[in-house]
Order: sequence, then structure tokens, then C-alpha cells
Amino acid sequence: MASNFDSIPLIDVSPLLSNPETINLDDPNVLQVVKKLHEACQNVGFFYVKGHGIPDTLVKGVRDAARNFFLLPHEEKMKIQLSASTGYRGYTKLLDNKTQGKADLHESIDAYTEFAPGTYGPMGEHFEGPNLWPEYPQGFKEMMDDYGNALEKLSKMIMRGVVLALRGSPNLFEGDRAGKSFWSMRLIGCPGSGSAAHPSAMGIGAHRDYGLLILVNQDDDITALEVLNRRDEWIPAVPVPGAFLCNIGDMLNIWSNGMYTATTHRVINSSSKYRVSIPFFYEPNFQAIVEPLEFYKQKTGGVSRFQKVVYAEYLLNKIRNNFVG
Ligand SMILES: NC(=[NH2+])NCCC[C@H](N)C(=O)O
Ligand SMILES: O=C(O)CCC(=O)C(=O)O
Ligand SMILES: [Fe+2]
Repeated sequence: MASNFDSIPLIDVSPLLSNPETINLDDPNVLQVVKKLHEACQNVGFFYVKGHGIPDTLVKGVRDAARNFFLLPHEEKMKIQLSASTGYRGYTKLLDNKTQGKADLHESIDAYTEFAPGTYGPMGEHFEGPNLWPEYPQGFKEMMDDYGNALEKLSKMIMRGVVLALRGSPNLFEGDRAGKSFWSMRLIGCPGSGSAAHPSAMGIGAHRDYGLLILVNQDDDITALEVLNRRDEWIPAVPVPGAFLCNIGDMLNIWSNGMYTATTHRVINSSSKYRVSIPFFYEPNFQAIVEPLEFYKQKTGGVSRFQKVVYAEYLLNKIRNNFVG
């Protein structure tokens, strides 16, 4: 469970990225980073990541591309509309995504890892299909693919750092667990409250994320994301230019037997400006079986605190609830 934090720590992860294949605690810089990661994952469930090596042009480029897309006329955007038959990929208009049964005041493009039809059997069919990107500007798809690949690599290295903190094997979350991450990405646009026809609606209602690790790329000049601490206070996640905001999802909460926290958060854009954010969701393998790992159980009292879930089933159940009346 999250503690009574009142701010979100900033962590420079560059020491984790210098020797990806031989990362280990003999390097004092690595040791320092993993301690900070562990502490943040335990007490806050959120942290900022700098020193990540993703070029600023790419980080801003995807946000600008998203912003330009959301400026297009409604009919144009609806050409790539998301539905169950597009594998839940594509565009969702304002107030069509729901959180806890309430309409959210955001529009979005949702994307998932692409895979060959049949790869994941009948469960996989629900998510089959290419991602739906706009035709214009040219190169939209290529930029999003580059971005997804870069964030997948970064997420994997951060996960190695998290495991190393307790002297676990750095590849604990690879192989059958998350070696073939079923990652996803959302391009999100939230109107400012001044322009909204629905002043009471939240951008995104209170929720936890589903998977392992989320990296949020958000506009620098608007504070809208808020994070719930144990005193039930909403702590604003003020943007740190050049840094990603990183948080933990339900699957890491389960795998770590509750040691690491999937913290509740929400989005309220009370500024007058339109806000763009792009969360990247680093998730388990589609078919991963997720239950408290022995490694973490030993460190959390020896008793499993969670039932086993299959990631694909968990995800599909969540997604279906997002798009029903
Ligand atoms: N993939 C996500 N984390 N989506 C945002 C969470 C909000 C979503 N409408 C839900 O109820 O779960
Ligand atoms: O827009 C944001 O800053 C965060 C979005 C979010 O929490 C989500 O999509 O799960
Ligand atoms: Fe979220």
C-alpha cells in the first residue's frame, strides 16, 4: 500500500542503461539507483525517470503528432474508430471511455503490440488487427513504432533495476513472464475545463493500471494527473520537463505479493488548455500466469496475498468494462 508520501521522487536511471547485458550491483551507481527504485515502488508506486536516453525530439514528436490528430474534424478521426472488431485498436471519442461506470472527458487512440493472427489462440482473437494510425501526416505509424520499441527497451531495463534492488535475478520478469511483453500505448487528449461542455467530468476517473510498469509522456505546462496517498490526499504529479512519469500496475503488485504498490490515480485538466499525454504500458506476456512469486513471498511473510490471474483474461475484462454503457 502507498505510504503518506507528499511528493514523487525523481530518479536518474542512466546507470542502468550503460551495460544492459551485464548489469550488476558491483557498480556503485547502479546500486544507488536500484535502492531508489525499490523505495519508490514500495512507498509511492510512482516516480519520475530522467537520464532515460530517449531523444527529446521523439518524446515531443509523438505528442505533437497526437495533438495535430485531435485537431482534425470529428468525421476524419472517426475513420479509425476503435471497436471490438478492430481488436480494441483505434480512436475513441470524448466521453466514450468509462472508468467506474462514469464517462471520461478524454479522446484517445489505443494501440497494442501487433502479432500474427493465431499466435495466441481464441483469447488472442479479441486483440487481433493492425494498429489504426491516421494516414496523415505521413510517417505517423513509423514514429509510433519507433517510440514503442524504444520505450519497451527502456521499461525492460527499469524492471531489471527493480529486481536487482533485492538481489534477485535481473531477468526475473523476462522469459514466460514478460520476455514478450504485450505492451500497449494510448494517445490521450483532454480538453481544458474552460472549453468543456461537461464541467463535472474527469479526464480519467480514479483507477489503477493493469500491467507491470507505465511510462507517461505528458505536456510540460499543465498539471492534471493526481496520485492518491494513504491519507487519501490527491498529490499532483507536476510535469518534470524531459522526464517520464513512471508507475506500477496490478500485475507487478501481484507478482511482488503486494511489496510494490499499484497506486490509484486520476486525471483532471482544470487548466484552460488542451492537454496531451501518452502513457506507454509495459505489460506481461499475453498468456502470462501471474501469481505471487516465491522470491517476493519470502520477503513478505510467506503467505500468498493474491489469487492467480491470467494476464489476457484480466486485460480483456478491464477493456470490456471501458466500453460498455
Ligand atoms: N489502460 C488504462 N490504464 N486505461 C486507463 C484506466 C481507465 C479505464 N477507463 C479503466 O477503467 O480501467
Ligand atoms: O494522462 C495521464 O497523465 C495518465 C493516463 C492514465 O492514467 C492512463 O491512461 O491509465
Ligand atoms: Fe492510469
